[in-house]
Amino acid sequence: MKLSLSKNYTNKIVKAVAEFDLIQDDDHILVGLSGGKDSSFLLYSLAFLRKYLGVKFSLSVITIDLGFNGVDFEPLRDFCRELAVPFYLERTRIAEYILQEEAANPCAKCAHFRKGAIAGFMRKKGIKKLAFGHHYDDAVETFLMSILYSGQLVTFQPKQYLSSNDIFIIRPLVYLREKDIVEAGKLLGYEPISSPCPYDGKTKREEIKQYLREFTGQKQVFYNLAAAMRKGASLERWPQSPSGEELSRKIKELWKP
Ligand SMILES: Nc1ncnc2c1ncn2[C@@H]1O[C@H](COP(=O)(O)OP(=O)(O)OP(=O)(O)O)[C@@H](O)[C@H]1O
Repeated sequence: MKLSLSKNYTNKIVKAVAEFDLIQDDDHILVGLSGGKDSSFLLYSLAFLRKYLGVKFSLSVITIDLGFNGVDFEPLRDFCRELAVPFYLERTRIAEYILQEEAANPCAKCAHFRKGAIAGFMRKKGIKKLAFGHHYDDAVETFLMSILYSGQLVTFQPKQYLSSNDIFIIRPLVYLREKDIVEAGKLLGYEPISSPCPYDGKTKREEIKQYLREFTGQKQVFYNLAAAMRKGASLERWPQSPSGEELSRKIKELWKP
């Protein structure tokens, strides 16, 4: 397969790799491939960059079969073969568990078990670096979701160390907008798998995505939100909440009816 990627894409990926120190010489990077558009593009772009980056790294792919019926993984195997990247498929019963339990927060639980399955595979193989296909819109959506639903100013990091598993997660696509990845889909030469999950498209993330889409009709709003994710943006925040005890002591001192 002849790979090509325009400057618009490589500039943003290389910027993320450089700024967040994502790849070092002799890294072996395991790409988490769901078969969706984001991780498929991630794999394609890393396979392309392999030839041109000033650091040497190797690649392999892990796909976690969540256990939904009727998913054909052969196109993924073929895609990896075309890119000359080893492909591993791990079968799990995560879907059965999630659907049976009608678990609260099914997406978070699924992501947790999926990550666990990948970490187990990495331990077996002695691999220390895992790449995920999260992009700029994912980061801003996560930031907004954490403000709205958990009152915290957090989002995922472009490079994250998981001490419990002694692995790094890297997200080389963090500077790419989702629409750019959709646009690049035609390079892949195969139709990304659509998600078999019944929760797909019905999540809080999807609501936020819709909301952001309407709200960020003014392009700058998206980038302002993204700027607010930076540490330096938090200088003018209110002080931390005092403990209940401290606050009632202060109120008692102050209020003497
Ligand atoms: N079944 C899986 N097996 C391996 N890796 C996965 C799997 N599902 C997701 N991932 C990895 O985790 C990342 C985030 O997962 P999420 O479910 O949010 O996917 P997404 O943003 O819809 O991406 P995609 O379009 O690749 O499915 C993906 O980009 C991919 O790298």
